Amino acid sequence: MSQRAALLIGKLAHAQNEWQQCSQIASKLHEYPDGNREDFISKCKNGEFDGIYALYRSNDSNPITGDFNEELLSVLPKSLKYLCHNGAGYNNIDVAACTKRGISVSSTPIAVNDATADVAIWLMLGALRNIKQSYMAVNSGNWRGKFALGHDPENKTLGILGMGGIGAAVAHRAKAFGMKIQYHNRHQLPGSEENGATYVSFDELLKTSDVLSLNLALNPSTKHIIGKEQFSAMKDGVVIVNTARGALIDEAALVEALKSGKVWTCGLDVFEEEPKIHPGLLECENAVLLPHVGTATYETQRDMEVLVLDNLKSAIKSDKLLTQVPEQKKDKTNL
Ligand SMILES: O=CC(=O)O
Repeated sequence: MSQRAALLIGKLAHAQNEWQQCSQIASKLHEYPDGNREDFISKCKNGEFDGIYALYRSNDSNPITGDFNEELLSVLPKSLKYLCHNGAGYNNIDVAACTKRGISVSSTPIAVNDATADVAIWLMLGALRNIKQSYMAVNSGNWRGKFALGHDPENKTLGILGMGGIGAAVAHRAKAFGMKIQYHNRHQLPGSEENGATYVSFDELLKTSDVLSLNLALNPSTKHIIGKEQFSAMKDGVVIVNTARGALIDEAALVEALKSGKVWTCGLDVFEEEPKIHPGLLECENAVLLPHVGTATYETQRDMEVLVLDNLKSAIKSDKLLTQVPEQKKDKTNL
């Protein structure tokens, strides 16, 4: 095997053995478990990582290096050809700049679908049933507190914005609750992949959904895709669920819509400026909030780490990524 070294940025919680096995195919294994952007950049400039062909990074290691933007890409060793990312979302990687620099990028779709969809359903049911009020009341010794009735999911229309892997897993689960499913993507899916969901325009989705679930990627064109104007187009009393990325929604506009009653309630796992949460959401007595834990199960975390390492091994061995990001593939995503 030619000189093809690998670099692990951050730590692995579940797949240490699989990483060590990479030494059978990589010429050398480098590790950068902790540090900061300045230090990482200086090590790159000093040639410490010269010869690396593929690297492992993650949303969790992003605080160590900061975003993989043009600045960082310009100091990475010229030998680097593959960036194997742990995370379904990769808005902290400038994919266009990677493409220009000849670096192929992979992410972890599929592995995240079920766990994230479980959380979306949990948030939806929690929001529909006013769970926050009951939960807070009983845990503070006030039994039901200021009790209010909730809503059944049955016969409600669930609108899915972004029918990719996670959106489809949400739809599959929601059907079991008797919901009608409609969705919007930039392009309609082939009938065989719709599984009974109805394709509607973006405007129709906003106008006719009782619950709106966001399941699309964050990029410059989807930032604040839901804001003041979109909230005003929605049904009165709509429920918003977001397990994708906080910045898809203009959070200040959401708080206004909650205050006015336009949005009845919401279930959010993601926020615009994590870990900061808009005070208006914390004050909202029926907004169900989670601290970005969509994929936080042993099984899913392990599957994600293993998938990243499978990509890395495949890149080193045969110059192929298993789950390359859609922007770099010919058959681009329609989300
Ligand atoms: O948010 C989680 C992920 O991007 O995998």
